[in-house]
Parts: sequence; structure tokens; C-alpha cells
Amino acid sequence: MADSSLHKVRLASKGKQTAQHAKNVGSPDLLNALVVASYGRHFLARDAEGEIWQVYGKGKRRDVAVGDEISILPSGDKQAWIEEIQTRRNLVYRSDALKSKMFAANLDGVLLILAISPPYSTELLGRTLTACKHADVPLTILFNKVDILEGDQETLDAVEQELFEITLGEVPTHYISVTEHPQETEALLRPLLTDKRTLILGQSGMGKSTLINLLIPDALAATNEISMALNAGKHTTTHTQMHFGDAGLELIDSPGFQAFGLHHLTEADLLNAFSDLRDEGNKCRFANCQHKREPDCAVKNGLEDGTLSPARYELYQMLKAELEEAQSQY
Ligand SMILES: Nc1nc2c(ncn2[C@@H]2O[C@H](COP(=O)(O)OP(=O)(O)OP(=O)(O)O)[C@@H](O)[C@H]2O)c(=O)[nH]1
Ligand SMILES: [Zn+2]
Repeated sequence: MADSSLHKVRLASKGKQTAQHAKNVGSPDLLNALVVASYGRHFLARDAEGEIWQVYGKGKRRDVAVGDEISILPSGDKQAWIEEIQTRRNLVYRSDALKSKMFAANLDGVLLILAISPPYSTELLGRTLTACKHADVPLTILFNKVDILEGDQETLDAVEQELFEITLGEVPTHYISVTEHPQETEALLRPLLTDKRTLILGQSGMGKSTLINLLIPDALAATNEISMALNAGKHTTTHTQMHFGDAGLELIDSPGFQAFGLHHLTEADLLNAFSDLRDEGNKCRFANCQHKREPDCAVKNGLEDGTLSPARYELYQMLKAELEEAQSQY
């Protein structure tokens, strides 16, 4: 069982890179590899032959994310040093006051899974929207477990309305049931995800693992075996891991979480993600209007007449207060 799973990972890798890329052209001792799992301090990387290495970095070279292309220097027994991190196409990351943590790099998209039970967090949705906007990675929302809402059109309508409002209708949103309608779910997602590298985000219990197992059967079992084989997987649920499926399907699973920080953003970045508020805010009487109690505030007027979304306004004010708080600490 362990052997066949590892073999599957090797086979899956063949389509992506060809063997002649195995050796690093600049230095023959180095190998090119793709980071496929992050355990925080150490990582797993896959070379062009599909071999999995346990890799370590020193200093800045410790800051790698799943999806990073790296050069590694083997140090024996399937272990290697990270020598170089190639320039990233994009990077989605979270950051708290003290540390920043990378979700994943070189992505084609992010998939956020929501559901009614456990209840989805609009705050997490807002943070994910902002992080994706900043990283310039397209976001798709999957609202899972619609079977629970069968016969409750009112709640479903309210959810649709809220998601549309918060995303300004700009984020493709699909309503699915992974367990009750697996075939429809698969038919919907295959074309969207084929030949793409997708980071899957979601609170715990939304159905992330169920979805990954539907699209890549045995993905999670295979992961555990690889982790165990390399003795790396003591905490299999807390690491970030890339899974390889058919037709170039790459899914990155990250631990479920309730929220994440965005301390790496500047105020301009934040305004960029809330361009509706920024544009309206440009019409306020005072250039430095905080849109709270000032007279002739275009944002407040927009909220009152319904052209701006109160939910987005609240998210913006919350994130802004957080940034100001973080800045005042440095
Ligand atoms: N009713 C219903 N339940 C679902 C659906 N999809 C998943 N579930 C259930 O929701 C529960 C949580 O699913 P998981 O796939 O383990 O959730 P997860 O997001 O991976 O959660 P973590 O592993 O904690 O991050 C399981 O009991 C699933 O069977 C669905 O479409 N409808
Ligand atoms: Zn204002």
C-alpha cells in the first residue's frame, strides 16, 4: 500500500517536468525541486524524477512555501539543503503581529469552502478576499452542504445575497453538496481545476478533506504514508500539503482555521481590496475622512442609500483598525 501510493506520486509528477530539468543547469550538484509539503520548519520537495526529499533551509532560505520552485543540494539519505528559492509568480500569505506565515506560492487560484454548518465566517471570507486581491490570485467560492438547506429557500437566498454583497458579485460562487451530489460536484470542478494549482482554504469542518478525496481518491491516505515514511508527519493535520491528481490537477490542502492576520498589507493595499469604499471615499468633504462621524461623508451616505455594503464597510474598518494597531507597535 505504501509503495503504490509513493509510486502514484512519482507517476503524477512526470507530466509536469521532464527529466532533463532534473539537474540544475548552473551547478551539476544541485537539483531543481518543487516544495510539496510544509511542516513549518522543514519541508518536503519533489524533484523532476518524482523523488521526495526532506529539505531544510538556513536563514532566508527557510522561508519557503508549498508551490515554491527551489534548488536543493542533497546531503544524503533523501535529505537536502535548500540552496535557492526561485522568483515567485505570486504568494498568498497570512501574517500576525509577530510572524508571517506563507500559505502557498505560484498558484493559479484559491478555492474557499464555506457551509452553513458549521456556520461560515464572513470575517474569514473578507480576509481571504483581501489576501487574494493583494496576491493577485483568482478566488472561487464553493458553498458546500446545500443539502442541509433543502426546503429552506429563505436561508439559501439570504446566503446568496450576503455572499454576493461581500464579494460585489465579482467572485464565482458555486453551490454544491460534496457528499450528496458527488458526481455533479466533480463535473463542475474538473473543468475549473484541471491543469491548475489551487490552494483550498476553509474553516475546519466545511468539507475540505471530503472534497479533496473526491477529486483525488486516496490523496489523504497517500499523504499520511509519505509523511510517515519520511517520519515527517507527526502532525498530519497541521501541515500544508500539495496533492497531485489526474490531468495536472494540483490541490493544496492547508489546516482549517477561523481567521488569519493581514499585517503585511499597507493601508493602500487594503484600500485596493476595497476599491468601492476608496472610490466613494474620494468624494468625502475631508481628504482624511475616516468615514465615521464626519459631515458630508460620501461613504456614510452610500451606506445609507444602499449603494455601499455595510458588511464590506465593517470588514474594512476592522482590518484598518488592525493595521493601525500593528503599525503603532513598531
Ligand atoms: N451534509 C453534508 N455533510 C458534508 C458534506 N460535505 C462534507 N460533509 C461532512 O462534514 C464533515 C466535515 O468534513 P471534512 O471533509 O472532514 O471537513 P474539513 O474541512 O476537511 O475539516 P478539517 O479536517 O477539520 O479541516 C464530515 O462529517 C463530512 O462528511 C455535504 O455536502 N453535506
Ligand atoms: Zn468619509
